[in-house]
Amino acid sequence: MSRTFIFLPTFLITDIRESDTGDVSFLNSDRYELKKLANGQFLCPGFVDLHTHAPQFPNQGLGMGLPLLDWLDKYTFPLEMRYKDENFAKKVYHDVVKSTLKSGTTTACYYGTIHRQSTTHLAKAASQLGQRALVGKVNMNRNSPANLVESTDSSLEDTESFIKDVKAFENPLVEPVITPRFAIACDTKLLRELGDLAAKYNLHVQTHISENVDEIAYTKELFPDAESYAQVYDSAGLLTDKTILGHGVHLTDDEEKLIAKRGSAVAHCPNSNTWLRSGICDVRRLWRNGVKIGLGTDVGAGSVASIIDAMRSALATSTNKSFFSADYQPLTFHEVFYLATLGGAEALGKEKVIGNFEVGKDFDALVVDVEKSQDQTPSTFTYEEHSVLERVQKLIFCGDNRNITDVYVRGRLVSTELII
Ligand SMILES: O=c1[nH]c(=O)c2nc[nH]c2[nH]1
Ligand SMILES: [Zn+2]
Repeated sequence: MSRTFIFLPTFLITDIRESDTGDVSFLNSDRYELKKLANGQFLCPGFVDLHTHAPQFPNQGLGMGLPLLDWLDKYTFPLEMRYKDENFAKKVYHDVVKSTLKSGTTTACYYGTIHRQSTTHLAKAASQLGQRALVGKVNMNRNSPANLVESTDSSLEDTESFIKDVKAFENPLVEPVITPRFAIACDTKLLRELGDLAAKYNLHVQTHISENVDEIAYTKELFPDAESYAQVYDSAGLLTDKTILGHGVHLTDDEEKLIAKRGSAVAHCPNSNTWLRSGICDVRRLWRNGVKIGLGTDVGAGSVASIIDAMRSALATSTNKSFFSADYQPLTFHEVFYLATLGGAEALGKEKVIGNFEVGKDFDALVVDVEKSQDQTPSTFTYEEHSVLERVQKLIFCGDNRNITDVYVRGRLVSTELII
């Protein structure tokens, strides 16, 4: 029989036991397991990482400071070629999923590589370790190194086989996602056929948009007839209410309005935008234009796989932006917490299932501990008088993985075996 967890803060248990009417005998039945939250612990909705590259984890922290297109050539493509080797992929992907779960990511949108079988290992790792995941086999049929260029036909055939492979797991938590790398690496025919595949299987789409000024200029050269970068994807049927666009740093107002009209979302990746010197994404303008937004770590352009870091980076970059635009209001800690949880859920159209603890949603949750201990693990310094809201601030501004004690996805404790 599966057991239901009941979480109670210690003070509440004492209150119930001591009250005349408080009957807690039901807690002794086999159906329930009582978990006492220790002083300093609180329950937090699981984090949603809207954009990360599983194959790039071995490169975390390398090549920072290079602009996007040079970084791809020098660091990213040589590493991604190695995923032709399924054994290498299997090993890395298992560690990646463990590491993102340990970081509190209960839902992850992963890019794989062009390699179908290796990317299936990524989906399998998420499925086995219990993570909610969207996993994409990347499509690239031009403007990339020879070992990473597919023919249009094989790219499409492999994508359709990959979709079937992942669906065969029959795990509702793990979905295939259509993943053209970006417009530079895919020609019009491939983009259109991928738009058709997304419609045929009713799948999410993920890709990159307007991250870097040279990327945008090159895209314009490749698609001279398109009105804009966003228009390239829209003409291919790739802007839908299930599309997640990575970055969107340099979008125009018209593009943002088009994206909002289609119901697509932007994955804001502030750590990556800083280290590749791509620019500062104006989150408030995206909101004003009606675009849904969540956070992405974008490893390996992003150096840290944690959404706690993404929240902090979003706060830091928007604060920096305000130094140069007098009327710009930096994001607040409440807003980045929303982006990390319910915002991500809304971007994926999963707000009825995850994102907070409203009755009826799945229990995707973290036990967070910000109490200081003798060996300084967890990593914050907290006293009893700190309120829950103050503890949330401590998590966002000073916390890291060490503050996450337990991770639950759909009510299953998935963090017990996460010794990395
Ligand atoms: O941050 C990024 N990482 C990538 O791997 C990539 N590919 C295209 N554009 C990209 N941007
Ligand atoms: Zn990316």
